[in-house]
Amino acid sequence: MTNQSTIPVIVNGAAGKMGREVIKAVAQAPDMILMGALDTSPEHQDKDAGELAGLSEPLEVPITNQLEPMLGYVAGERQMAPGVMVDFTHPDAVYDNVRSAIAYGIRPVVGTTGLSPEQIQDLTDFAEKASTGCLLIPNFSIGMVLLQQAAINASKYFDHVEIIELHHNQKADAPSGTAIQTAQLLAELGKTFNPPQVEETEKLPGARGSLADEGIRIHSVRLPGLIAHQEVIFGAAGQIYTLRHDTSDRSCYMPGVLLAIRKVNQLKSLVYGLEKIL
Ligand SMILES: NC(=O)C1=CN([C@@H]2O[C@H](COP(=O)(O)OP(=O)(O)OC[C@H]3O[C@@H](n4cnc5c(N)ncnc54)[C@H](OP(=O)(O)O)[C@@H]3O)[C@@H](O)[C@H]2O)C=CC1
Ligand SMILES: O=C(O)C1=N[C@H](C(=O)O)C[C@H](O)C1
Repeated sequence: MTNQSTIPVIVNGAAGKMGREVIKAVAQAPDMILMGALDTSPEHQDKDAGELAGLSEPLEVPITNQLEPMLGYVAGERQMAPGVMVDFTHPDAVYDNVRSAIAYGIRPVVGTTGLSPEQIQDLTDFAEKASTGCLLIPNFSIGMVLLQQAAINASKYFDHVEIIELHHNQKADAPSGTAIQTAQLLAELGKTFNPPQVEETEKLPGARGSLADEGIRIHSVRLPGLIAHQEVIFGAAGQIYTLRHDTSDRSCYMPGVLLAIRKVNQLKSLVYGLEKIL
């Protein structure tokens, strides 16, 4: 049974690791209905999104690669709440996907990482002009928000910090969106970290990681067997303070994804980060 408060959801990247989890979560949410499942992978076209996600019953929603017709179809739905597109695709695709969704009045909830600062600014301006809510969330897990809050607190007292992020080796972008956001959150405190102690020489390029905002270094590890992990390591004379978050199952992101789907319809502009909607 659908009504004016039912949220029609499109999942973009529906055949991927995250897309399948989102399909399961949306199918079980009483206030949502899966109306579209998009994916460009040729081997998954026309397959039932529910069966692909491992549900026991089909959802009667076939996977398609036709983004614009799907956006038009959901935008034309008048008996329900405004439509939401959840995007877990690829860094090369997400910018165009989000622009298209906003152009159709469909609210994007974006988990895909790898957008450049210029692309984020452009999407911010576009959403503002269209007066359309959009959520860019580099990490949907509550544990990561708590880690970041602890890191912000610690960085008031420590001047030296480095970030190590560790992910599965299918990940396209480095450093992770979460590590970049974590560095940004620390940099917003207005201090420069890691004042140089000696003149350093990198004997192999990249040995000291990438230099993010305000002197913070990020190191990226990619290995099979990992899912998603991050350490923020603070150092001072005689002590090390380490914060670590480990993902053991992608279901950890689903409460955040469902919250974002519910919240995005209340917004009129782009909001970046799960902590802003908790
Ligand atoms: N914000 C968060 O909390 C999280 C974010 N992520 C991010 O989400 C993104 C996806 O991750 P993950 O699910 O692991 O990746 P996967 O590679 O498992 O899934 C991505 C899927 O999207 C498909 N795809 C690629 N391009 C397009 C396109 N233009 N339109 C529609 N579908 C497309 C891929 O097809 P094909 O394989 O054929 O290319 C694939 O099926 C990454 O950027 C990752 O960093 C991941 C976990 C948590
Ligand atoms: O690719 C992933 O897996 C993840 N990507 C996001 C990121 O780049 O931060 C979030 C999480 O780390 C998992």
